[in-house]
Amino acid sequence: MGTLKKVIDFIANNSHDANKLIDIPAQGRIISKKQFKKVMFYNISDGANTIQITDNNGLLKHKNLKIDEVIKLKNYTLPIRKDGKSKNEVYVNSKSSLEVTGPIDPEDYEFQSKQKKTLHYLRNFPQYKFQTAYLTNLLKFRSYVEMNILNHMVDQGFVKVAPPLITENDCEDSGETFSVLSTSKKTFFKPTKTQKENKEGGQANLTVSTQLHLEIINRAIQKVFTMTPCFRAEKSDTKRHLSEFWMLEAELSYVDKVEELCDVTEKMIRSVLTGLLQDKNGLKFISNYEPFENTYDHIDIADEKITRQQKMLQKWTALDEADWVRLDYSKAIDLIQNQIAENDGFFIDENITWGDEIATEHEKWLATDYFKAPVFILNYPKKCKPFYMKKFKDEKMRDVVANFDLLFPEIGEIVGGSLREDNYSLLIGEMQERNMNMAHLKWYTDLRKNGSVPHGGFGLGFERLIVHLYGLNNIKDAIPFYRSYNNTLKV
Ligand SMILES: NC(=O)C[C@H](N)C(=O)O
Repeated sequence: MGTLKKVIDFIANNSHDANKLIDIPAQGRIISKKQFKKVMFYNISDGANTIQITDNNGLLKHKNLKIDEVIKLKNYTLPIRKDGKSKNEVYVNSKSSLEVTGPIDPEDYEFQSKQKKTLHYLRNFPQYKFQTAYLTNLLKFRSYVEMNILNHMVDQGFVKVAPPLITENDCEDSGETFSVLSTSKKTFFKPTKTQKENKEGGQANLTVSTQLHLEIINRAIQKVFTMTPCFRAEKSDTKRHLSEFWMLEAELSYVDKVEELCDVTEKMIRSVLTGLLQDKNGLKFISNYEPFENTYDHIDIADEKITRQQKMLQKWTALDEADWVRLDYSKAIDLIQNQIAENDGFFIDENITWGDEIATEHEKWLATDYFKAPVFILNYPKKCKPFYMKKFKDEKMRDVVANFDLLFPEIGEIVGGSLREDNYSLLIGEMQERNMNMAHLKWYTDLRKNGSVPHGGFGLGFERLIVHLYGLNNIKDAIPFYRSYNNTLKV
């Protein structure tokens, strides 16, 4: 497994004799080559380690080795260093054998021909795109953040559980589900009693949120969470939407204030920032080379006084040092309305009144420009939010819910959460008002009928967090293989 580690260990642990042929095979992908008049350098990587192959005598020239080919070199020598320090470098000599174990067909392989690969270009080559350091670093960064956040939740006493991805419900009741059929096109699951009565098959969906199932388990385990893919058939091809995304969802019982959920959420995201700032391990995955979205987006990095690592460090520090704001929905509407009154033409959408959704441009303005910090917006009007949120009357006797949306600078909403309606008749009343299919969710309303527990939870859109922390421009890059509306499934 991984030949280059063996070569590197050998270099580090052995005294070097310039003539000794080393027969430990060095196999890896050519990630760069440099040609000078008399000498050629090839850097090869096995995905974990990199070594340099130096050819002082033009011995490999006739092989016409190409970037991205996989080669295996044997019987090389090691350079003698006067300073006694070893470098991960091997020398080719006349007795070396070189095999191209993974050749490239130049007729078929467009990928390496481009010098400057834009992100847009890379997305068109999902089968090869991880051969760029930027995208592999991004994958490692994502993995680092994921592990930190999962560990934090476990440290806080949450139990990670595995809710189903195939489900009958549409948690958000927005009709944006993907349905699951067997390839024979027949429904696969046996219809439930109500499905039979309604002459329906055993329809199933891919989950839009695992929340409702977490609520079952949460009656028995006080703090539960999960992180799973969720699927939404929302017709939005934007820089912040995916049809398949990962969501970290948590549910806590015996909670009766939405602020407690905000506390848990804030602590969770802050723990990631603390990790990033303290151990600096995440920083090593920030590439200083940053490909652009499109060539016409080109910003000359040389003009910028700071490196990308410094830039990200500043961003994380600012987030960490900021006081995260908590603001009532009504106050947020007042602020947006004031901004509209004072700056004609500032927003595209200039009509917003109490009761409306807060548009993404308004969310971004609040967090990025007005507060310059993450903002929790609390207590939205009932009609903006799903059926399961706990209702109450505000001071003007309007119907609101005990919920929050956490808005982050630049991206807008990244977390949504609420207390859940735990009163049976209020929940039923709400579902009736919305003309929901009650029979399908009997199991859910049963939880309120028999031994109801006050509880609440939240869901974090993981890719949105990555977009923000890595400084990405488009959520399509925050997941290895994106699925989004109106895009082809290339791989
Ligand atoms: N678990 C959650 O609270 C997330 C919520 N169901 C949503 O999809 O926004």
